[in-house]
Order: sequence, then structure tokens, then C-alpha cells
Amino acid sequence: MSRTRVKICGITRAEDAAAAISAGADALGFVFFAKSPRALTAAQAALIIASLPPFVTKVGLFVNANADYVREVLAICSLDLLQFHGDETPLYCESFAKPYMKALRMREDIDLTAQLAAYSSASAVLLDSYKAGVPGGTGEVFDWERIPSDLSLPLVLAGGLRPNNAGAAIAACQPYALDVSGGVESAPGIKCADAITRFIEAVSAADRRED
Ligand SMILES: O=C(O)c1ccccc1NCC(=O)[C@H](O)[C@H](O)COP(=O)(O)O
Repeated sequence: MSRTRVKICGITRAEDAAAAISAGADALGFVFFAKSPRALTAAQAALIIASLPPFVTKVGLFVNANADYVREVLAICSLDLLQFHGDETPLYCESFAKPYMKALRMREDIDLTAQLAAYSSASAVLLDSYKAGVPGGTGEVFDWERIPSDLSLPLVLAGGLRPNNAGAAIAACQPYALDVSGGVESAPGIKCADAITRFIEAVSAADRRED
């Protein structure tokens, strides 16, 4: 089995980015959504990104953003992947000529087959918990048994992941990657280096068990 990748989302400080990378994170997420406690400006993100070593995937997260704003961020920040966490259409997601990942919130009535067909141009699908009025970063787990085993896109699993449930998530879903935010924080937007290390150790231990 291949290694489960880890994305640490909601990076707001260079020291948190450095801690995530030295613990072995594959990707860092930057939230360009003003209402989030993890939001940062393009200039702030650009400064953090400039401090990063190579071979780390930089992900820009947007929620129903104006397309001009996304282009403005792209002009300032060297992002590798866009993450659309709202109700963006496939046409909108494709319009930036950048690899993207579509986040889908697991509402009771979601038709995953239809959604995956609609976003077939995405590099991956991120499945997150649904909580009315909260677009993401809920800190809540959804029922992983609802995820079909034959998804047509690589699965990035999110929602309430923590060091003590990362292994169970891998055993249940065999995702391509885990995406964590609140579960490795000491306060919203402030990452905890020790929790990041424990999270990534739990992922590595689960991968060894799956081999
Ligand atoms: O993190 C946020 O504040 C946020 C706000 C609006 C949309 C998405 C947001 N985060 C998305 C993520 O990628 C999180 O990693 C994902 O939702 C899981 O969050 P958590 O349950 O806190 O691990």
C-alpha cells in the first residue's frame, strides 16, 4: 500500500509551517476566506510560502470567492493546488487553469456519484463533515462508512481528524490523504507542533499496519 499523505490546513504562521514540514507533512493549506479564524491575506501567505523548502505542496483554500480575488491571490502566492470549499461550479473550478481539489460536505442527501462525475476534472475530492452554516473546519467527524470504496477520484479525508483517530480513519477508508486543521491546534489558527508530530506518527503507524 502507498503512504497516506498528510495536509495540514489553516497555516497562519511560518513557525507552524516549519513544524509541519519537519514532522513530515506533504501539503500545507492556506485559508483565503475572510470569515475563518484561520484566514490570512495573500501577502501574509506569500511570506510564509517564500520560507518553505521545495517539494511541499502549497494549497490555497477558497469559499465561493470572486474569481478576480482568486486570480489576485494566484498572482501573489506560488500555489500548487486550489481547494474549493463552497458551492463552486465545475466550470468555475476549471477556469483558473490550475490543478484543483473539490471539497464536498457530507450532507445526508448528497449524491456522491453525481458530484464526482460533475467534478471529474479535479485532481482529488475532499470529503468533509457537513454542519449547517459552517463551510469547513468544523472539528466534527462524519460517518466514514458512508464513503463508497470505489470513488472515481483520489480521496482526501477531512473532518474532526486528530492524532487519536487518524489510524482508524486510514483503516476505515484507505484514503489518498488526510486533511487536518483543528485537531492539531492549540487555538484556532495556532498549530501545536507536538500534536502535528503525533498526528503524522499515527498516520505512519497505520500505514505500517496496512502493509
Ligand atoms: O479551516 C477553516 O476555518 C475553514 C473555513 C472555511 C472553509 C474551510 C475551512 N477549512 C477546511 C479544511 O481544509 C479543514 O482541514 C477541514 O475542513 C477539516 O477541518 P477540521 O475538522 O478542523 O480538521
